[in-house]
Amino acid sequence: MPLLPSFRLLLSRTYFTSAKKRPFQVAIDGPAASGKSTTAKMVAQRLGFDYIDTGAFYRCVTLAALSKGINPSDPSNTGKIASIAGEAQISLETVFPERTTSSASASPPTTRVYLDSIDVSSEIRTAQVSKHVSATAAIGAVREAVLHKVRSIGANDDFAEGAATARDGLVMDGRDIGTVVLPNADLKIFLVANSQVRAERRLQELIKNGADPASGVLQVEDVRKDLEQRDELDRTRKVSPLKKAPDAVELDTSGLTIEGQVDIIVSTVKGLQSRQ
Ligand SMILES: Nc1ncnc2c1ncn2[C@@H]1O[C@H](COP(=O)(O)OP(=O)(O)O)[C@@H](O)[C@H]1O
Ligand SMILES: Nc1ccn([C@@H]2O[C@H](COP(=O)(O)OP(=O)(O)O)[C@@H](O)[C@H]2O)c(=O)n1
Repeated sequence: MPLLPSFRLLLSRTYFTSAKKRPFQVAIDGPAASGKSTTAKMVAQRLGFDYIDTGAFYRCVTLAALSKGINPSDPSNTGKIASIAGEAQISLETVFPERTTSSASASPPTTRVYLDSIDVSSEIRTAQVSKHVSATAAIGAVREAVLHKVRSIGANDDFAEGAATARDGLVMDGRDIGTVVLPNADLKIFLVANSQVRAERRLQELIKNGADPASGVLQVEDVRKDLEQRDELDRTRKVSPLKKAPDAVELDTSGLTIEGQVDIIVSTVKGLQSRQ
């Protein structure tokens, strides 16, 4: 897959190398269902990097609140949700079934998500959690708690020394990775796709994961509205809103295959690494 002009421009820039070599960081941000986590995991697999899904943290806090009968969308519950975020023990485990350097598809990596040692990988993807997660993520104290947790598992500029991350690099996806979490990332990607395409892809994913399309609830229009509402909340919140970092490169996946978008990012990382 030939590189898009914006990626060629990125590779043509001159980079000044710092004396200290830390693992390579790739930040992937973008709106809901633009392909971030699928792409990030496969890029990590191809490059032997670690992967951290930051959305899973906000989803876990939302699930923990809902399971206690606390509605994250009710502003009077802000303090309670912040306490839940502080106390929640969240961990991620990504299994890379077959580390490969070729673009031929291996089985995709899978991420298991644990909340207080319980596997909640499916529960955090329900429509109920999706409906309230943006309200949870708009609370400043929740964002601080999540930032603290992701930093403690290796997402910081010093993570070469003594941190959990042992691989050659890190791919992290979310909404504020390039702007707040990894502001010095070596490569920042802002992944987009038009909302109809995103809704169709997310609908297929929900059906594949067991949602019943005949139930009448799951119409592509409803999924599209849900994604657009969440994007609007994420873009307009005061703390760490969803936005493209000035030094991020936009990649539109609407007309790409998954392999195609992964190839573009992997080639770009390799190009940048060869200049370091
Ligand atoms: N280029 C693509 N073509 C077809 N499906 C895609 C493409 N990119 C991503 N997908 C699918 O779209 C859905 C949403 O992608 P996902 O990675 O979960 O997005 P995000 O992490 O941004 O919410 C997934 O089912 C994924 O497999
Ligand atoms: N870095 C991040 C990651 C997610 N989030 C929030 O968490 C929600 C769920 O993120 P996600 O990545 O799991 O969502 P999808 O794009 O997969 O649907 C987003 O809609 C944001 O409200 C955030 O605010 N900051």
